[in-house]
Amino acid sequence: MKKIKQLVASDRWIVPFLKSQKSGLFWSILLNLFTIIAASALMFVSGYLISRAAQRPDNILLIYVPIVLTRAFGIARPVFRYAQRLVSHNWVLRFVSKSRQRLYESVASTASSIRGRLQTGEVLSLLADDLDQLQNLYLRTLFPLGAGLLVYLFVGVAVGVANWLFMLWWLFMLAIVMVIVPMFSYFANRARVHKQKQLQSQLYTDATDAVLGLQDWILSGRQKDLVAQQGRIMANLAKTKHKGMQFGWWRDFAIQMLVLILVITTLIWLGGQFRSNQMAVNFIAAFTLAIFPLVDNFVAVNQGVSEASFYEDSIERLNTLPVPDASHIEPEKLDDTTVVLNHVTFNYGNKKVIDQLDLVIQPGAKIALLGRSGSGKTTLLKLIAADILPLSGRVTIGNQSVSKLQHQLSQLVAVLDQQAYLFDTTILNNVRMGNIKATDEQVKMAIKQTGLQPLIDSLPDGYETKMQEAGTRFSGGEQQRFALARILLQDAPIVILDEPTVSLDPKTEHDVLTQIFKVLQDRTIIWVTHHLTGIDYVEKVYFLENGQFSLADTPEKLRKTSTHFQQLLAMDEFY
Ligand SMILES: Nc1ncnc2c1ncn2[C@@H]1O[C@H](COP(=O)(O)OP(=O)(O)OP(=O)(O)O)[C@@H](O)[C@H]1O
Repeated sequence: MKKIKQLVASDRWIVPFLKSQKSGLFWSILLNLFTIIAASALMFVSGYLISRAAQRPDNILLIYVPIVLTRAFGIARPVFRYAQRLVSHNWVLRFVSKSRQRLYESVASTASSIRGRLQTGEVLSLLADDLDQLQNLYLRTLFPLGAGLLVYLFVGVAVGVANWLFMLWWLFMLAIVMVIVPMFSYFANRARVHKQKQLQSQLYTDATDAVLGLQDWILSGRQKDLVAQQGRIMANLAKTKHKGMQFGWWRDFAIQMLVLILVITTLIWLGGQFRSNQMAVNFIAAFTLAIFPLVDNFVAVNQGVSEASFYEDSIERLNTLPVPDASHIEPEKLDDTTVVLNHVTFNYGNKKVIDQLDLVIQPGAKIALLGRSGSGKTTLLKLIAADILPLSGRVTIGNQSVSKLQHQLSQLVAVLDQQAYLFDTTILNNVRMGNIKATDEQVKMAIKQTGLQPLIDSLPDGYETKMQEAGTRFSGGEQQRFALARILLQDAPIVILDEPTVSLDPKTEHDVLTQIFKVLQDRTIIWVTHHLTGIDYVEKVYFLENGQFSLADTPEKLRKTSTHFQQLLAMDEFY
């Protein structure tokens, strides 16, 4: 209970929406109540009609009026139900559409850093699963619960008019059905629901991981192991779901038994009323039958409440996401694009990766970052791109902290990494991703600058050629050139190159690097590399070791003074 209170207090997804959409909620609950009343009234009039029709009527109206009422309630019930469905689904669809938009905005606002915190499968699970759960929170829990409470009050008053002692008995039985049983099933079901959610989330995460690494599973001939691994989670999930369904069956059975007790006691009480001549015999069947439609509502309330733990997890996960910034103010253009790292320290857990590091990169400078594998080069790039934040010290661009430049970082920093992603759409569309406002002519010019014109001319569909999934239609070198064309269009003054030519043969590597440094000559380039091919394009080389720069000089000087640099050059020439 404490946890639910905390959740409600800190919630940014459910409570604000409930507050802003009160009228829809009100109408949905009210129409739900009308549906239940119409269903009960239908049974009541039918019961009366059946028993009255068995007697000889003194007046035909005694039969005719109930027939008309049966028709009226028979029509009213589906009409109310239909209207309630329309209102509640409209309400819920609005919620889902707004929440999806918020979720995308939230994920997009920290697109790169979110990957550091969540796996792809988890993001999918958030998008696909958690919002669906919240949709059910309204449809299966809040709406029936609201209507259930109204029924409770309504029935209480209605029975109270006849006999207050019997009203107490009714309220007692209804309290068991609508409060005690739901509370019990909530707590009894909690651990199972939690497990089911965990398995569901694991299924998403593992399935996404498996799809991303499918080629390696196949190459290692372990397809069967993959199927078995996924199968185990699915079997476990199915078992948990089955147990949940069994639990639900027993719970519904218990509710029906309780209702049966209510029906029998009502019959006995009505029988007593009849003997003392206070009640017409025809009303015995009428009152008794009117109880049955209430069962649907009791079951719905119980089902919803016992599933409430599903929503707890979903709300908790959604609330851990960053708040998307609602303001759409165009960021100011930075005149100064000097990158400064001032006494920057960064740890992964207890492991110090960057240690009190200082670095100044002037606008238009070209630098290379070298260092053995795991020395922290990528971490340094992530700090500059604000994907991660330093433990201490400051990373600034133009004297402004990069964490505060989130909204304009894509205009300031472009990244070309080992494998740029190309989508299964035309060449023009793929390159235009760098700047969605670019004209066809600008896109074609960028492609031309990267030396791809001969390739385009050789394709029957030219710029309209589809790239196939992940750009597999083209070679590694061609793919990197297309990615470079994107960066040209993006027009960011700082370009990060994270081993962009690592998978290319030496000749292509040399050609692509020459092209990169040629077309990006007026931009700042921060280049992470293990190879020294093209090293003379940079003005300064930094060696990262133990979180600090162990060497920092021009390639020319390092050639003469650093044996380490000479060894690397020799190795490169050897390969
Ligand atoms: N998300 C993470 N969680 C924990 N440790 C990490 C994480 N990312 C990187 N590390 C660790 O931090 C250290 C630096 O990693 P980083 O990727 O920056 O090295 P690198 O110099 O770029 O390596 P490489 O040249 O192999 O790409 C490594 O020891 C790595 O294991």
